[in-house]
Amino acid sequence: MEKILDGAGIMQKDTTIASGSVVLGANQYGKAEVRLVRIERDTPRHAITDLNVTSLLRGDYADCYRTGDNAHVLATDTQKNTIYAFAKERWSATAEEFLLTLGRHFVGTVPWAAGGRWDAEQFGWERITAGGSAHDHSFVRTGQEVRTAAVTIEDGVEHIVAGLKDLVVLKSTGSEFTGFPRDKYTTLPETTDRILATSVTARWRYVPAPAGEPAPAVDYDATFAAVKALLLETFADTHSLSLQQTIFAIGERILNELPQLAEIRFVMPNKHHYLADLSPFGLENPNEVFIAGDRPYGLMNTTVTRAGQAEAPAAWEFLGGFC
Ligand SMILES: O=c1[nH]c(=O)c2[nH]c(=O)[nH]c2[nH]1
Repeated sequence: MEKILDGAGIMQKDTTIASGSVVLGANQYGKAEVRLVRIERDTPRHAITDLNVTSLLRGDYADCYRTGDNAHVLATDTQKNTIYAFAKERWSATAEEFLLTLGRHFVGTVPWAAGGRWDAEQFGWERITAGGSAHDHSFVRTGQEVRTAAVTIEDGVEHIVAGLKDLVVLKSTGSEFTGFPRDKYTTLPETTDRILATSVTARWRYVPAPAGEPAPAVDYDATFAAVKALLLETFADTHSLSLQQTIFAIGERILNELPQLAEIRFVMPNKHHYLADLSPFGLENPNEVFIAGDRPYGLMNTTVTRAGQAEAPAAWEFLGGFC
């Protein structure tokens, strides 16, 4: 259902502000991709947090779109400055908590902001080992995945969605794909031994507090580590009958082990590996030489939900790729 703004600045459903027959629908605005590196240097052993932060306000902005009146428009430049100032004044160790602080600030102090979305990518760094020990202030980027976090405040509810992307995994056997229907366009042979590879994008939503109450206190770092470990372990240990079955097994395991999560969503391409035909050269190829496919690729968008948890469409709106 479309979201429309009423005169009091509340996101309304089922009402309209029309100009002729044209209506302003869902909208948000702010500053995207504010690159922020925060060093904690209270002791000689420094810590680094490397974020790409986006701040987007939602609320009473119809006049700005319709008449050009900017009286309610907190400049995107101000939103950017607030992010940097808060990194000094109101810093939190995790992206999730820092985004909550930003969201609560904007919703609490900007009269026209009824809600919004604050999200971040987080790039990992680990200490360089030098002289046999982890260095105090020299780091090397970790390459496995990018961590993500998104806070949405809407109708008084604080939604937290954490995640990761670009986590590329492959198993060289333990994967099959058989039993699928065949029609006159089907050429794919059945296989009981293939490579299974994907680049994992996953986002998990925490069980929210009721409207008007702060999000429950959670150890976001520990949950991230647990989700990643369970994901990798289940990918490795599941004998795969399809990528879809593997994805559900991962989601089921994560929700069974982590009660603080309400649901987890995945975007996973099937990164096909085609057996190279070496017969023209008189060579056999028993699953040893593959052509790594680029495109097209299979694509699985999957939601795994804890039964009984209310859906939260606001938490997912505008998060690209998730359905
Ligand atoms: O795991 C898979 N699921 C599919 O739906 C599919 N379709 C296909 O061509 N290969 C595969 N593999």
